[in-house]
Amino acid sequence: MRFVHDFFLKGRGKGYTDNTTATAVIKETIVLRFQRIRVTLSKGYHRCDSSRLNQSTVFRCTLLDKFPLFLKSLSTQFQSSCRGLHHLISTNDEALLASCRAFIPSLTNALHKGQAGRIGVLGGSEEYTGAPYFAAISALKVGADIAHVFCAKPAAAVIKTYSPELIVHPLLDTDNAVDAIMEWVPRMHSFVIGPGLGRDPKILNTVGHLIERLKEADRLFVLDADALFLITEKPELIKGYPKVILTPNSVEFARLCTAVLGEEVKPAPSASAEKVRELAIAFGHVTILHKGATDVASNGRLTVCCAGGGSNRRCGGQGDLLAGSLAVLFHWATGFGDRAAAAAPPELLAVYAACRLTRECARLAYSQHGRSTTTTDMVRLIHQAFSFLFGP
Ligand SMILES: NC(=O)C1=CN([C@@H]2O[C@H](COP(=O)(O)OP(=O)(O)OC[C@H]3O[C@@H](n4cnc5c(N)ncnc54)[C@H](OP(=O)(O)O)[C@@H]3O)[C@@H](O)[C@H]2O)[C@@H](O)CC1
Ligand SMILES: Nc1ncnc2c1ncn2[C@@H]1O[C@H](COP(=O)(O)OP(=O)(O)OP(=O)(O)O)[C@@H](O)[C@H]1O
Repeated sequence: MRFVHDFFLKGRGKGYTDNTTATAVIKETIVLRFQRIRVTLSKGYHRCDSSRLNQSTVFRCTLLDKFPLFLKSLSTQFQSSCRGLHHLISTNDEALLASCRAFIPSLTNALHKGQAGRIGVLGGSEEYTGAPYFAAISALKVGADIAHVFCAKPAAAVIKTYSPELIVHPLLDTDNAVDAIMEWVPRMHSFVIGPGLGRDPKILNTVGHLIERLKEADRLFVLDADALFLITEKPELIKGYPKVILTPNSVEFARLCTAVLGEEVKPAPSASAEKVRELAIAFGHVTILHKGATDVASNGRLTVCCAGGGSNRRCGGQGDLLAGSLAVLFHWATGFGDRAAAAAPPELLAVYAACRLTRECARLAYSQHGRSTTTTDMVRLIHQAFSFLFGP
């Protein structure tokens, strides 16, 4: 099977003062290093529409075949040998979508209950019961078989009344919460931690211990909302862990930048791709998704932008829908499909698929409900959006 990958390479700094020289230098470097890869560099771009990339020259390239090999080779050594050429930004929606479709498991009668995904949501407090519900129900609607919610006691009965599909454990505020929740962990494929968690120090302390234990158990997890508040206090909890994805909104992203980069970053609807990448590197190549008008995700080596669909309605809960969907897609992207042929590593493909899905739900819901759109309307449209993007 042959893939054509369009992507953007960003060159910056000395030696790249004009496009012709820069193009020649980049082309020569890549071709010398990767002789078996055919690279065609087309004309230089000063701007990329989907994100703020205008700080330096961006080149549009087309790479035929062997893209994963190329990606793998983007080591520090390669980057330094290319001097300013160090930032790979993929914007080829078709290649990314094709790779996402490839990891979605087919529904056959060979599967037994649970194999398509057992997802755990850690969140839910007396104040916030909607957020964990949106995350868990979205995981089921995307295609997980089982969703468990581990919440504080006052939230449990409320969440159960929203849906009989959810398995709800009133454990988070108990004294033996860590051990009691860890008993369920071997059965789970991935977790979302944070929606509706609140900021009670005792609960955040429990969640900190759980994160440590989930890492020991080598689990996949997504950190959102109040779990990101915990990470601003204790960034070392997840530094260098490859199986976590952070999904900050612009305010949460700014807080993380202050905590980890020591920089004040003004919250903005569209992130600087460079800043997302910088933060991902500072976390030890952890994957970070900055949600916004354009969703921008990076693991420090590759940055992916998602700008299609969406709506101008900013009702609460859309991030919860995204986080719940992402937990399932993360499990699928790491467990199914042919990784060698994929256009990006599994964590970035999962993020891209979750962003596309959320934005398509928002677009569809807004076209039907306009200003009245709520996250419940979006959840109802997950199937339609999913089928449109990824097939049945
Ligand atoms: N139905 C439910 O149960 C739901 C529960 N939820 C749960 O609520 C909990 C707290 O989450 P949170 O995001 O409201 O709190 P936090 O980060 O302190 O923000 C505080 C202030 O920051 C600002 N601000 C926020 N976002 C911004 C943006 N993108 N761009 C710009 N500004 C932005 C804004 O400031 P303001 O506009 O008021 O000046 C906001 O008031 C958490 O557990 C979450 O999961 C939600 O999931 C929704 C559905
Ligand atoms: N300014 C914007 N313009 C268009 N779409 C946006 C904008 N901001 C966010 N979105 C969309 O909403 C999704 C969720 O982002 P949002 O910033 O609402 O998350 P959140 O604040 O964590 O959500 P929640 O209300 O669940 O806590 C994004 O992935 C994106 O699709």
